[in-house]
Amino acid sequence: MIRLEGITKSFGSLQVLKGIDLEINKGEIVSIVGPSGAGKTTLLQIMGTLDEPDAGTVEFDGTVVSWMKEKELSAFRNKNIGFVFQFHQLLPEFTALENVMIPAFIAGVSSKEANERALEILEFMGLTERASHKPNELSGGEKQRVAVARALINHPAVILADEPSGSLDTHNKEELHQLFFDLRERLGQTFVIVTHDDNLSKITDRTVNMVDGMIKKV
Ligand SMILES: Nc1ncnc2c1ncn2[C@@H]1O[C@H](COP(=O)(O)OP(=O)(O)OP(=O)(O)O)[C@@H](O)[C@H]1O
Repeated sequence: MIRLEGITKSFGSLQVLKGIDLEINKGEIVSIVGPSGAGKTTLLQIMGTLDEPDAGTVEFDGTVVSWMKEKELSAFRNKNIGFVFQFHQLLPEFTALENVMIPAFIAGVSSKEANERALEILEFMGLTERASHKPNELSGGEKQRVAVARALINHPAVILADEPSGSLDTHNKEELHQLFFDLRERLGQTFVIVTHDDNLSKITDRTVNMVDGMIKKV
């Protein structure tokens, strides 16, 4: 479903990615692990079309995204890729429900449908009672689950998560990890997750090991 071929990327004289070939299949939960500075976040950003490679191609279901113009690309990204970051990045002045609805608005979905979709996802996550709360009225675990709900609202082909449980305690970590598997079970959702958490990488379908800008063959 996602195919990266020959991806290289440098920042100034520092070559961060040195020729990455990687395929992600539909419904897979893949973890990306490796030491700090190995290039994991850079790779995820390129996979998510938030950054451009110096060379190589990123393909989603046969569509090469590097050929798209910026406007077309942001519409494609909004529709096809959900993002979850270490710090939830919810907008503080909006409620949980509104935060979840925002990407649907951007995609041109009617407010009625956006509202229905958001309520349904929040219900699935056991967050109905929290829908009208603002981020500062939610626990860390709840905020991350709202961030996952927001990532899901446009039924993306893939969710890319960068250290999604990095700021959570053990209990909330486990709950969030379980949620990824529940969403795969229920929706066939595909996930690519950068993580330093061995407990998570142990249970994912596949672990991509990055070392010094390359994928380590095991
Ligand atoms: N925009 C940028 N400009 C310059 N250097 C950058 C930029 N983004 C990343 N780097 C450098 O690229 C290297 C790889 O960074 P990256 O964030 O991809 O690593 P990582 O494997 O995700 O690390 P961590 O596990 O610490 O998050 C690092 O040396 C980093 O300092």
